[in-house]
Amino acid sequence: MAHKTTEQSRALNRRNITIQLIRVPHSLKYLKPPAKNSIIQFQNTGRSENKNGFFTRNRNGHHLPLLHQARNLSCKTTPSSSHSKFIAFRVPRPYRRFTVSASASEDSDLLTKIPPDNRSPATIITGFLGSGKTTLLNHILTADHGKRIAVIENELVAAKTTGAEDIIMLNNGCLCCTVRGDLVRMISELVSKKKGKFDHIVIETTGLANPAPIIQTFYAEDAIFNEVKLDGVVTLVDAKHAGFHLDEVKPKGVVNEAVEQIAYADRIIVNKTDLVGGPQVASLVERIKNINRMAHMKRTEFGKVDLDYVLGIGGFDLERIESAVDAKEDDAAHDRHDHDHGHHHHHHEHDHEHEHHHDHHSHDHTHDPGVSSVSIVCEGNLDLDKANIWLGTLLMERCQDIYRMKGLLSVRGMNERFVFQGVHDIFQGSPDRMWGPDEPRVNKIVFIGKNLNGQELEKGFKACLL
Ligand SMILES: Nc1nc2c(ncn2[C@@H]2O[C@H](COP(=O)(O)OP(=O)(O)OP(=O)(O)O)[C@@H](O)[C@H]2O)c(=O)[nH]1
Repeated sequence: MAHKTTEQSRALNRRNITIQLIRVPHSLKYLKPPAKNSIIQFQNTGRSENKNGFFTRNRNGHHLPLLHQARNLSCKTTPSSSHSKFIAFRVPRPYRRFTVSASASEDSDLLTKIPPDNRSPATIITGFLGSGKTTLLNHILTADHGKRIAVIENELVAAKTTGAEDIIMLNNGCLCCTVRGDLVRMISELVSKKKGKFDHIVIETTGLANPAPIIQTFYAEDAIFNEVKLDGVVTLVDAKHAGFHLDEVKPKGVVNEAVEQIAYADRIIVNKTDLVGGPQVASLVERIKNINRMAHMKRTEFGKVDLDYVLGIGGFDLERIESAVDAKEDDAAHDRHDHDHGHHHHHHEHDHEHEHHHDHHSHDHTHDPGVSSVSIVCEGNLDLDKANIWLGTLLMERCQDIYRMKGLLSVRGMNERFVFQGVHDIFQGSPDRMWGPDEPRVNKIVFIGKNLNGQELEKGFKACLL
């Protein structure tokens, strides 16, 4: 049986918080709220080795529902322990965001505090081979912004870069797979030895890197999470050659890196526009939007962008969710606008003009046809319990396919908007600012992922509305 400490119980009783720990044996179960005003519905699969459990657990080891009424929570889904525990609680009053937990109240042992954000920001620059990553990096390093930048990059490109405070080379292969441990070690070393000597970390990946494991490193490793904050993923796209890379047919189970790099991006820089005509760029831009409608996009030559476009993005910040769910292309006419309802499902597959030399319908190869964005925009109030179950189930069943998601929700009984963001099985959510008195309570969610079924997602979501 699961335990709670006497101190915790006392603290919670004093604060009138309902708390209940329940052990759930190795089975998948939904739990009814154990007491009035409690929030509980999460379970796990009992598989300790994988990360598919769909409860969330805060960094103090307490399990939380995905949608909750406490601020300052930063949850990630974690492998279950052999004894699954659930905590249901309602926190009676809001907490300030980004405060230091040490100075917090007795509740601090229950809640996860996002570390104070004097953490060093880190930006990942990715993009296919030759797309202009180093050119952008050199632009960043030579621009007059007064920031001291530490760079982590691959050995091959290190020689090309000048002007960084520190350059650390990962020379053991592709950043995404073989050297994740190295990345952790290097960031840790950077932070422990050079803290205070740099303002921003920039990580340049190889052209063949899948950004997901790199992103996950910032959440999975406590040593990193506590010191470094992932600021954003910037993806360079080669205007001339990207089409070919996006079309490339990969063996089954092998990802198309060009598609993945676009899918995970917060900022997309369509570079080398001097080498192609306007219509070709426009068609590429459309194609990119179909993969990732959350990212902001710019067209450039030689990576020349304002620095604040690539540094200080806040792509994983909960308080900036709104701009992401309303993302639009910054420098080009855009055909998208807010809708009152409905979903938009964009497959990048075959709505563009290019020659295919393969069988679209073959299942022997992966063409990543299903990497797309789905957005749901819908007015109304959500039933908290239903929404928790829906989102939790979705994460549990589809977290491999859901690359990124962001949302802004209106929950019945909550005066604040609930915002969340996720990367595969990592989930962060928190109440945000109050809804305005006359503000329409519009829910907005964007999913980017593989094989997303827009109708199904919308149906599931709408079933949670009151
Ligand atoms: N014409 C043109 N050339 C560019 C542009 N941006 C970069 N280049 C050139 O393209 C080549 C590749 O640029 P890099 O910045 O090295 O690209 P990268 O993504 O770092 O390349 P890898 O590290 O090999 O993946 C270099 O010769 C750049 O000078 C651009 O906008 N237009």
